[in-house]
This record gives sequence, C-alpha cells and structure tokens, in this order.
Amino acid sequence: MMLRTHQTLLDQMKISDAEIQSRLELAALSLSHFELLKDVLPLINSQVDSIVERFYISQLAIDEIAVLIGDADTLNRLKGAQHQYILDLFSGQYDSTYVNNRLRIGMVHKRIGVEPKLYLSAICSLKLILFEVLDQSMTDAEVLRQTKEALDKLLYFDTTLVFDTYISSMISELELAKKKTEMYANSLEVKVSERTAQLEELAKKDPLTGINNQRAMRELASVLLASLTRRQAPFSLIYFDIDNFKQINDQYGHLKGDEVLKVISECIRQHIREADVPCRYGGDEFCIMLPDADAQSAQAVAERIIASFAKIHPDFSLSVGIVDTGPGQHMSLDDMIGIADKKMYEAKALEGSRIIV
Ligand SMILES: Nc1nc2c(ncn2[C@@H]2O[C@H](COP(=O)(O)OP(=O)(O)OP(=O)(O)O)[C@@H](O)[C@H]2O)c(=O)[nH]1
Repeated sequence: MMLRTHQTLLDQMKISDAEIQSRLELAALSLSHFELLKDVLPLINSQVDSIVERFYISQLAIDEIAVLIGDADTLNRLKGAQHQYILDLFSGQYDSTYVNNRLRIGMVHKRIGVEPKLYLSAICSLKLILFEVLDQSMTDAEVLRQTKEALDKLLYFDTTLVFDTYISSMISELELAKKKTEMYANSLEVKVSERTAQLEELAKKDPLTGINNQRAMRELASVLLASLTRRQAPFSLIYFDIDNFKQINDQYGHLKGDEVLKVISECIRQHIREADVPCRYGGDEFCIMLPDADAQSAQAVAERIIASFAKIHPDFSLSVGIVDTGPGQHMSLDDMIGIADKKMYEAKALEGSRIIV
C-alpha cells in the first residue's frame, strides 16, 4: 500500500476530476457563477487586507477561537492563508488544486481541534464581510444578487469538502485505534496461551522433585499402552517406596526427608531411558513406567537405582515391586499398580532393599 504521506488529500479521499465536477453540479455551481465571481476579483483584491483584518477581529472576539489560535506567529500565518483563500474564492478556477487546498484546510482544522461549529461560524462571518464589501461597491442590483448567490454556493461547496476531511480523518483515527486494540488483544492472547501452557506443564509436575505427578502418569500411561498394544510390545512397571520414611522425617526433620525424595528422583533420572516415565506416585512412593521392557530389564534398572541411592544414603533402604505385561495382551495401569504394590509389601517384609518381581 502507498504511504499516506506520498498521496495528496485528493488521492487519499479518492476525489477525482469527475467527482469535483459532480460536486460542483450538486452545489448548483456553473460557469456563469464562476464568471461572476471572477469579475469582482479586482474589487476584492483592492480590499483584501482590510477584509482579513476585519475577519480576524471578529474571530478573536470568540474566546474558543482565540485560545486555538494561541500566538502572534500563528495569527500571522493564518492571516496569510486567509488572504490567499479570499483571492482563490474569486479566481474563477475551482479545479483539483482549489479542492486540494480546501481539503488541506479541513485537515488542519481537524488537527488543531477546530470543531465544525467554530468552522461554520467563521465561514459565516467571512461571508457577511464579503457581502458587505460587495453591497458597498456594486451598483447593478441584479448582478450583485447573482454574485452573492454564486459566493454563497461556493462557500457551501467548500464547506462540504472541509467536513469530508473531518469525517475521513476521524475514520482514520478510529481505524488506527481499532488496529491498536486488535494488536493488544492478539498480544494478550499469545501471553494467555503461553501462560496456560506453562500452567498445564506445572500441573503435571511434582513440585518437590520436578518429575511427573500421578495425574500426568495416568495420562501418559493410556497413550503408552495404546501404542504398545498396537506394536505388540512388552511393558513394565517399577513401584517402590522408602522404608520407614516416617521415621526419617521424625528423626532428621522434614527437610532431610525432602532431600531424600529429591535424591531418589535424581537416581531414577540417571538410570532410566528416554522413553521411560518416572513419577512420584505420592508421599514416599515412586513409579516408573518402562515401555518395551520386560520384568528382567526392569529389575536391572531397579537394581541400578538402589545401588546409586545406597551410595548417597547407605542407611536407608527401598522396597521394590515389579510387574510386567504384554507383549500380546496388556493389563490396565491400575491392575499393574495393584500387583506391584503387593510385591512391594512382600519386599518390605524381607527388610533391606529388596526387589520382588
Ligand atoms: N519430608 C517429606 N515427607 C513426606 C512428604 N510426603 C509425605 N511425607 C511423609 O512420608 C511419610 C510416609 O509414611 P508412611 O506412609 O507411614 O511410610 P513409611 O514411614 O515409609 O513406612 P513404610 O512404608 O511401612 O516403610 C509420612 O510421614 C508423610 O508425612 C514430603 O513431600 N516430604
């Protein structure tokens, strides 16, 4: 898209020569009106300075306008522009250059905050001053009447152009505001979905050890079991807890208990494969799901975990139950946990770190 600043207002507002023609017709302005206005150009030209002075005396008497004009430099610039506008009104040339200048005036008024009511009041006082000048100097009553009518129509024509720029500029502002709001809404959406993903991730993790909690394990188990059944592959579950953990807590304190739980999850991490799923099942109970592993390979993994845990905490022991299923039919996760739990209690009865398969 072409930059706005590279387009004239005529282009921006899509006002073609045909559109100008149609607008002149709507204002009932014709060549004869143009001629009438042009005929009084010498008269107006001779008095333009005093017309401008009178116009600004009337304008500055209105507080709202005086505030908007603000300072002497601005007033002088405005006087220069008004001087030119008055001469343009009587130029007899109401073409694209004329129209573009009117649109620009509208844009400037909108930008500095001149409301339509103030613009209309200004145009009205300019018209009265010009009418007075014509009244005082023109002798032919009929020509005077027609010239005033032409001027009136032309001022209406100009006013529609100025108002169109007001409206178009307001629409642009609205569109910009809408775009900003949409961008903000999009950025919020991205933030919310990022945060939701983070929260979902957190909801699956045990906060102490950082491994999966039971909920996440159950979700993963259903996916795993479906794929293992399809592939006719074996599946094992290691289930264990820390012996006399309550006593560890009681004797050394809760923090020490926490540290032991963290050491265990670290030992698990070190000895499992990428595809295995470790989980803190609850309290001092842990679970590891091992896809594509039979009980024998699961036992080897459990032995390695026990050995590395014993290196750090030789005085504590783990009781382990292992169950496997498949490769043909697979048990449900709950059935596996039920069996592994029983095995774990059998192991506990034997005392010391024991594994029952
Ligand atoms: N430090 C700590 N302790 C926990 C946490 N979660 C559970 N516990 C404690 O773990 C202990 C588990 O005790 P029990 O279920 O009696 O198990 P146990 O003492 O290991 O007894 P056995 O299983 O028969 O060997 C309880 O005292 C719980 O308070 C935790 O996050 N941190």
